[in-house]
Amino acid sequence: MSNEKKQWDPSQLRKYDISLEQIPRYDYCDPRVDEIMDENVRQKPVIIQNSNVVASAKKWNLDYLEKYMGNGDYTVFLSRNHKFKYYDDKKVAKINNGDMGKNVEFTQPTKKVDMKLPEFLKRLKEWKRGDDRLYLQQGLNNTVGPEIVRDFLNFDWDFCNGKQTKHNWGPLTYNLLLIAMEGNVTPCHYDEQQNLFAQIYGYKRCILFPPSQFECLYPYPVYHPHDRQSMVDFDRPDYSKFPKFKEAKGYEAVIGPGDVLYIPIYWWHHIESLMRGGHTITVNFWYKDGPNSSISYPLKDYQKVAIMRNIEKMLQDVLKDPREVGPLLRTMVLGRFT
Ligand SMILES: O=C(O)C(=O)C[C@H](CCCc1ccccc1)C(=O)O
Ligand SMILES: [Zn+2]
Repeated sequence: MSNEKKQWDPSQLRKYDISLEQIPRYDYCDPRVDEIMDENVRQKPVIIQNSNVVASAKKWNLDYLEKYMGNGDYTVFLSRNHKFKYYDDKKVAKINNGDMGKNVEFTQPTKKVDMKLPEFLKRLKEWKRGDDRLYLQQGLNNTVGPEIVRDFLNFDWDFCNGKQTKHNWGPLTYNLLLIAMEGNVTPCHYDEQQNLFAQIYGYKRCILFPPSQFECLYPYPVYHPHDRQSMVDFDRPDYSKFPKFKEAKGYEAVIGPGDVLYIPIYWWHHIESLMRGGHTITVNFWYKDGPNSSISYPLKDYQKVAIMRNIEKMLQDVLKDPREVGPLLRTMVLGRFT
């Protein structure tokens, strides 16, 4: 792409020691989009260009949102650094009321607060080095003003419903509105939902890994509040604790306004708003996975992840103390299944 049209510069990307391949980009009407998304064939990520999925939100700049988002409270995360590592409140509660025994502590890496939009935008504008970073992550619901509801209803739902039907997804569960500061990072994790990730304003760099790389990304134990997140700190990987991270092979893309990134269910993803790129606005579309028509063999990699999760949950429930799960699994496996 010639330079004058380039909207971002590689210096705005954080440096990681990971081997990365580009995620393909196709026009929304290109048949290769559905070929790539097709679960029975490949179910790989793809960037869908020039769709009108969120065209009605092109006008969502901060002034417009301040004017029309209504007076509701929005969920905003505060972080002392650039990372916004998700944690499950319910699992924090279980630890705090001793369900896992006394020797498990958890310190929350970010603070979750309710904030009116004008305050969020004010703090965004007045932010200076040393201040907490902010990240607004709010499900789009009926607390938003009528103009925003209208824009939401004017999303290209035929396109989204078409993908849902064609690829046998389950119901739409959530549309998350994401307003990030430049440089914010959502560390590597996977979700148990299909995801159409629609970029509205600003540029985000996305690094994805297939579910088959479970061994390279070392997810937290299922009982942990950081369940589904990678334990590897991409900024400073501890190769003695996580040696296989060296072998991770990822896919990356920088997406901008009008791009929709398909993040297949169980695919790992790390998302960053480009440094020095201003704030970013995204709306995602999370869909449950479809009913498994029939289990077909060989099992898909993501199905094996689901099986491992179920085994961990069962062992955790019956053993209670998380320190016993590892040793029991080791006893069961070492020397017996070579
Ligand atoms: O759309 C996705 O799946 C993303 O990960 C987008 C990510 C923010 C999501 C935060 C989050 C992670 C896990 C559970 C609930 C909320 C970003 O864009 O920074
Ligand atoms: Zn996610």
